[in-house]
Amino acid sequence: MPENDSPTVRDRLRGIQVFARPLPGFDPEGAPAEPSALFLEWLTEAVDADVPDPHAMTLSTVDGDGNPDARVLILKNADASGFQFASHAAGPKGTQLAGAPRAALTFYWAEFGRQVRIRGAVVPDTPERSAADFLARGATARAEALLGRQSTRLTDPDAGARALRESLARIEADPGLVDPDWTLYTVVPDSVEFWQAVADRAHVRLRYERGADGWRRGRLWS
Ligand SMILES: Cc1cc2nc3c(=O)[nH]c(=O)nc-3n(C[C@H](O)[C@H](O)[C@H](O)COP(=O)(O)O)c2cc1C
Repeated sequence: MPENDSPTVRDRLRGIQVFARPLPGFDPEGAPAEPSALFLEWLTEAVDADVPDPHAMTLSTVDGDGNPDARVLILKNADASGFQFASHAAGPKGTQLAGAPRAALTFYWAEFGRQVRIRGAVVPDTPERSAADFLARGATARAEALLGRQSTRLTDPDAGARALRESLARIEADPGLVDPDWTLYTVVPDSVEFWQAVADRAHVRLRYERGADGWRRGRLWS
């Protein structure tokens, strides 16, 4: 960017203090053997502290040309077997995952200065569990999914509103209606990194990596 571009923005950004609040400590020596246990600890602390949207995470994928793509999604579940999200298999992220079934997930809980980075293979769940996730969604969310148009161009918002009303009417007439393309995906992690900000900037990082005999973990330079 040229030197004289947006100096006000640059000055304002430089003036923002980062991590200028009380932050929790993190002792990697006391970390559990399984990354899912530490993840659930950190997630629970964020939920209990009323962090806004603590289950929102960035899902990064790669398209057929090798271009990265990323968007925020809601975490549906997490345990030792993986991290789950749900979406339409026919949309961009579903198509990308069908071609390159690996992804990264990134969480950031600003109030705690904590980031978690997860990488791994992505596996679609069974049609039964995907259907159960679909049916647990609100009516409007189900109606939108049934339209199957997410991320396509909306040229006529009125026609879009009409289509949504019609889709809602279908659901009212048949409350058990399931979109067969709705898919619950599991990211099976092979690497999980925990990052804790420290006000003096000697941030603490701990990365777990899955080996043939289980999880290994080690500190990283910050
Ligand atoms: C907080 C938040 C939560 C979201 N949750 C979901 C979700 O669970 N599933 C989903 O498909 N899109 C969700 N979205 C919308 C996605 O970010 C994205 O716009 C949409 O999935 C289309 O992505 P794609 O074109 O890459 O497939 C969410 C957006 C935000 C900001």
